[in-house]
Amino acid sequence: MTAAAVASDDAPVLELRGLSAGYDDLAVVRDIDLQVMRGEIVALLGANGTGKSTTILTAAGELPPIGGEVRWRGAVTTAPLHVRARLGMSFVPEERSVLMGMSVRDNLLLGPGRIERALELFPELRALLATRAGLLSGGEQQMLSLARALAAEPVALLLDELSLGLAPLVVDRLFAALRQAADRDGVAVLLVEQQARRALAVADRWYLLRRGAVAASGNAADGIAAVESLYLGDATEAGAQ
Ligand SMILES: Nc1ncnc2c1ncn2[C@@H]1O[C@H](COP(=O)(O)OP(=O)(O)OP(=O)(O)O)[C@@H](O)[C@H]1O
Repeated sequence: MTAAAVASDDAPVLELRGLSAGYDDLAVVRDIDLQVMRGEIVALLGANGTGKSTTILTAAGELPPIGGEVRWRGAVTTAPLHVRARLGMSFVPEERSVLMGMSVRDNLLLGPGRIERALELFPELRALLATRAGLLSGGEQQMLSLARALAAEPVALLLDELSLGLAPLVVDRLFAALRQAADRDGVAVLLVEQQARRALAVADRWYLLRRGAVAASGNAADGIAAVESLYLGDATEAGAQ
């Protein structure tokens, strides 16, 4: 039976159960329980090196779990990312994923979704269609990545540090598109972010990782202050400002 055949609308779209993950059998995250429901934006927060990328890479099928389970729409999956992508999972990795030598138009044409859908979501890209992606600003490149991912009309969208190095106004624009995708199209969004305050402005719920484990979780509304004090504690431990 395929994962799609047992998909259930009541189940979380994406769930991690007791997940341990890492590199060469050495776990850097342990016993992670996390759920993302349809139409929900969930932020995975934490200081540098706490295991956020490792967790999302494993959720996306880029790394195999060392222990525990990744569940997709109610069924355990061990499929690699390209198979998960066919079932509706889109992953935007931390490193810029656009093809720098190709035009914006060709980047969009190579994506799994319709180019017109991408341009509806981000009309700003229309004037840049003939421009080589490598010549775009960082914000425009991330807009292109997100446009390509959302044009595929995914069931779930996983994003690793979408906001890294971008100006606040650009981040607001990208996050507004995420909110719209969740609210209007029911996309389940898992967002890895270092900027807790910014992420909590768009997220419905959050999980905070500390030293490879979930230290706390909650609704975005019930505790920006709590998250920030936990988070800043971690950042101080890690030597950040
Ligand atoms: N390819 C790898 N091989 C071995 N260890 C790795 C690899 N990638 C990351 N690690 C280690 O795993 C731990 C968690 O790293 P990870 O990148 O998941 O954290 P993070 O919370 O995403 O950090 P950041 O916010 O800095 O990106 C770190 O100790 C890191 O050095």
